[in-house]
Amino acid sequence: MKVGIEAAAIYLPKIYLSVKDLAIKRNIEPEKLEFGLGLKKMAVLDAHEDTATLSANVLFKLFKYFNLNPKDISRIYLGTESALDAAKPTATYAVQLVQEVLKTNFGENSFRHIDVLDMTFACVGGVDALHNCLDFVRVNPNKKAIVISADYAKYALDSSGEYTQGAGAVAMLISSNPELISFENNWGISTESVFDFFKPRRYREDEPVVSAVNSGSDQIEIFTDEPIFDGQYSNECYKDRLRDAYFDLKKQLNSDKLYENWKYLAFHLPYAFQGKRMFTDIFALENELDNSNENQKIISKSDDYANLIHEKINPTQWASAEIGNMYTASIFTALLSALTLSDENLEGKKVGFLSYGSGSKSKVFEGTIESGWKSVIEKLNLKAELEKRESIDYETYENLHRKKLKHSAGKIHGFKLEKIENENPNLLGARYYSFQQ
Ligand SMILES: CC(=O)CC(=O)SCCNC(=O)CCNC(=O)[C@H](O)C(C)(C)COP(=O)(O)OP(=O)(O)OC[C@H]1O[C@@H](n2cnc3c(N)ncnc32)[C@H](O)[C@@H]1OP(=O)(O)O
Repeated sequence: MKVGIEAAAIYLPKIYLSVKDLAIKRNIEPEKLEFGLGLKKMAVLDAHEDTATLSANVLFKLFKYFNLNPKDISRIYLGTESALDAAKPTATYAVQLVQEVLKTNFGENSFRHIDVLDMTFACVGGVDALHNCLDFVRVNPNKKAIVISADYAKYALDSSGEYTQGAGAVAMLISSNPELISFENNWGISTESVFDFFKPRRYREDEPVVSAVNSGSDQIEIFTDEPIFDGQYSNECYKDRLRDAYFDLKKQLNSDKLYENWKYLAFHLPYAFQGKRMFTDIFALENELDNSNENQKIISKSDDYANLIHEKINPTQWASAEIGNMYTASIFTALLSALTLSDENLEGKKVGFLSYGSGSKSKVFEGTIESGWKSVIEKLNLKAELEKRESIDYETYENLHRKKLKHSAGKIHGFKLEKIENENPNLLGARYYSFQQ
């Protein structure tokens, strides 16, 4: 029996900042960001958006484009590291919002018997939700699950993470009828507790911020969505975990050069060029070359490595350059990116997935593209989703970043954050939304 992704949808914020505009403001050479890291545009979360609207919008699209019925869905798991609450899952917001809009089609409480949950492990939380739901379908082949990966990557202004920011969400229907891609049940795994990038609870009572939705009233931001991180160390951790998980999978599969079996390498992409910059290590070891840092630099400029990038990695980076870091959704967007660009017959081709979550864990696994992939890709239409967006100027971006913008910068379409309760003590912090077609 095959299990995997039957259908998928992607949702992106409707505004972006040109990375070149940001580079100029920050006195960084634009060429470094475009040709060194592969960055072109940065998706920006608008004033009316949060993780619940990203998740609800992508879930709604999945239901609409693929005519799904909530009665056929047993669980909806959300992988995110931008949760709105430490107790109430953000998935409950998303499911409730979609249920409200779909109640005319399916009746009140049509989602009542669905198991709803958030899963958090930095950027690998979406892969964890997928892993879990694949196992669930293997045990219950007649049941279906939905995995949502939704995040916004926000870093301190003028930090080395700022130009890698982004946002977006991917939703996937997991079943025993995988039209898009099926997954083998072998998982290379590597875990180690490190402090490369994390979001501890912090109190910032010295810095009141005015919320865009409760204009006029000062709020104290208690949890911040900006991580504590050490960029170069996080790259070392990424490399270490990927190497360890990759060779764990290779051992299980008893394979020769494992990556050679893969048509594409879909990495977790914190920025577009991360995969190709980090894979020199595994490439060296697979080809029995010296993997010292100096030699990896030489390998990165070799013809053999350039061919590998051209064939197996470039197509997976294209969407990331247009969006930026989507944390949990980045690895799935890498897959959608390659499939969107392809006009070959991909049925039966294998894809290698190299995921990473700070803190830290990597899961490396493989999938096989299935016969219905083209029709799923046409329905989710990534190119149209990218083209629907408008650019914003630097000042608008900075006001949004500082939470000082009291109106939406772009068009409002779908779910909209209306209010965060700040008076009723029993509901302090509760969020309320509306829907616009
Ligand atoms: C956060 C997650 O999502 C989880 C993870 O994956 S953790 C691993 C990634 N970490 C992060 O994303 C944390 C946030 N990001 C950062 O801190 C930083 O953006 C970063 C560490 C990722 C990059 O750091 P940086 O100092 O800006 O860039 P640096 O590592 O020096 O690389 C710049 C590249 O541009 C190249 N470059 C510089 N100037 C150039 C120019 N004018 N023209 C062309 N290329 C240029 C450099 O040669 C270098 O490329 P190579 O090493 O491949 O040759």
